[in-house]
Amino acid sequence: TCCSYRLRDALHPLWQSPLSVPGGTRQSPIDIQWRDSIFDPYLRPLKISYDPDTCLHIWNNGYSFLVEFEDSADKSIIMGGPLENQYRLKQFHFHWGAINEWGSEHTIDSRVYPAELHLVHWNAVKYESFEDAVMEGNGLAVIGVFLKLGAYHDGLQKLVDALPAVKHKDEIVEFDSFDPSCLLPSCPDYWTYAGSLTTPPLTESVTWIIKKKAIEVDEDQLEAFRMLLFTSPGEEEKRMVDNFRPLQPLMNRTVRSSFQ
Ligand SMILES: Oc1ccc(S)c(O)c1
Ligand SMILES: [Zn+2]
Repeated sequence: TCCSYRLRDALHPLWQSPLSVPGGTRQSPIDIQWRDSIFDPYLRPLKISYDPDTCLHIWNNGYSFLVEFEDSADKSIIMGGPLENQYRLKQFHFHWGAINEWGSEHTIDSRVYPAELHLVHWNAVKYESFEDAVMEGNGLAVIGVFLKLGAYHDGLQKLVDALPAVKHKDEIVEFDSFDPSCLLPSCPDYWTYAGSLTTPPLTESVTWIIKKKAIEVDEDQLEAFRMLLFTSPGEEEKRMVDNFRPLQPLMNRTVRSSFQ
């Protein structure tokens, strides 16, 4: 509905800084206009290989909840697709809304989803660490997956069951043997474009790979995200909701599709 778009354009409480980085030419998220995306026959299938034993912990960083992975070796990696190198999985996290009418960061022809998953990988061929890679134009590759309201998602439930343990900012809990490929849709189709982190430092270092198909989760699973808090224990409670960044200008960019 129109009000949810106006809301998205307001200076969101989470981003006290300007909505767009001054001088930024490749900011994220963007609205992907399906008809303007260009099929690129040279885009290869994305190759994904995650090792569940690299899963370390879940923690609430005050923006979202992150599941972090051990990334000292090429155990959980992606390659192919638009990528020239192999990228290592560092963490995944989500962005979501207070209600099901909004929550995703990217939109497809202005369609908003209730939530969006980001699987964050760094270019371990060219750089020594995630911290180095996050400053480089080809440093990161993030797979974006839309969540839509529908059937219960069996793979997500292990994550949902752990959330009460990280209700407050800076809480962390061990989380082992989780394979995030269970959160990916089976359809291989994706869009890809050059963009940025959507949380500070907003660096323009991300090759975005946005999956065309959403995964389905049920209402209780989305509500579990909304019981998290931005705040630390003892502080006045602020529910962790609407942790998405408003849409950014496409500027001089083309979105390519892996499908016709
Ligand atoms: O490392 C990252 C942090 C946050 C976000 S939104 C990313 O896409 C990558
Ligand atoms: Zn993100």
